[in-house]
Amino acid sequence: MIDISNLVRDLSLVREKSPLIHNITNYVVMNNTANALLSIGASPVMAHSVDEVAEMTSIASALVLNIGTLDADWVKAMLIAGKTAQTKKIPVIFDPVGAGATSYRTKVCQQILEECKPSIIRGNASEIMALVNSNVKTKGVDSTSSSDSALDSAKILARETGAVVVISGQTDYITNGETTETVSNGNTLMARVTGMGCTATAIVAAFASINTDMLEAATHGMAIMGISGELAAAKSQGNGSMQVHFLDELFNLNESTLRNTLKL
Ligand SMILES: Nc1ncnc2c1ncn2[C@@H]1O[C@H](COP(=O)(O)OP(=O)(O)O)[C@@H](O)[C@H]1O
Ligand SMILES: Cc1ncsc1CCOP(=O)(O)O
Ligand SMILES: [Mg+2]
Repeated sequence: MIDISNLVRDLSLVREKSPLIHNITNYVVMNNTANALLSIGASPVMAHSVDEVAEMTSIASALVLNIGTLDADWVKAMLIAGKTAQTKKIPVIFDPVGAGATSYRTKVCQQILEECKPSIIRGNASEIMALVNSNVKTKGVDSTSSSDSALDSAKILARETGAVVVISGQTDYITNGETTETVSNGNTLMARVTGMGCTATAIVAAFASINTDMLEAATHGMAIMGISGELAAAKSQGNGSMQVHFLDELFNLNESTLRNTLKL
């Protein structure tokens, strides 16, 4: 269960330290993700060339690996960056976008799990189930199942990999295989904005960069997402204004908003 004082403390720490978050992420969401990290007080950099990823990861406080628009060169870059992160002892946060939609994605996910040893894996229900069972086929990048239905898979994945696993959805589940936290904030409009899941992964990375307890860090990241999304949806007419309101809510979060809005 989240101790709300720790959530407030970690938000302040992100704002104070402004950690550099190295993102190897997809073309669709680069801008949203960078802006969300800036809103929370972190410092984003997007870099995916094999010629520079090792150097970039070396100066970062967390690494995001997101396979949304992967190709062979990007995969090489992700593996180099992931190994550098292990050497430098910074957390790797993995987003298996579209796992289960194609056999290529599923294969690359297994390679990243084995070679990059992510500290946290954040996906929607379909993606988390596909990582555990290669027979699970997903439609694309959006989930076709509820987060509740992926909880058993998430626990298995956490035990197999040693990572904290986050399933996003109506209820967010965050598990290390033994202990499971939940966050019930959020709004259905969030799933209608592309890149919200990728943003969740990056925000989780910002919290993992300043808190060595990965279960707590991932829970804090998902709580901040859900609270900002819920407040933004209340002011939005559709998914266009939602994007702008979401960034503003992230930017303006304060202790009383967190205390009044958090639902576990
Ligand atoms: N039905 C819902 N109700 C409340 N929040 C939701 C809902 N669906 C998604 N979210 C929130 O939207 C964000 C993105 O999650 P999700 O849509 O599952 O990721 P993805 O974009 O990777 O499929 C998360 O913070 C999640 O909590
Ligand atoms: C639509 C799309 N296609 C490839 S990556 C991507 C973005 C997916 O982002 P999210 O999973 O956060 O909605
Ligand atoms: Mg996603």
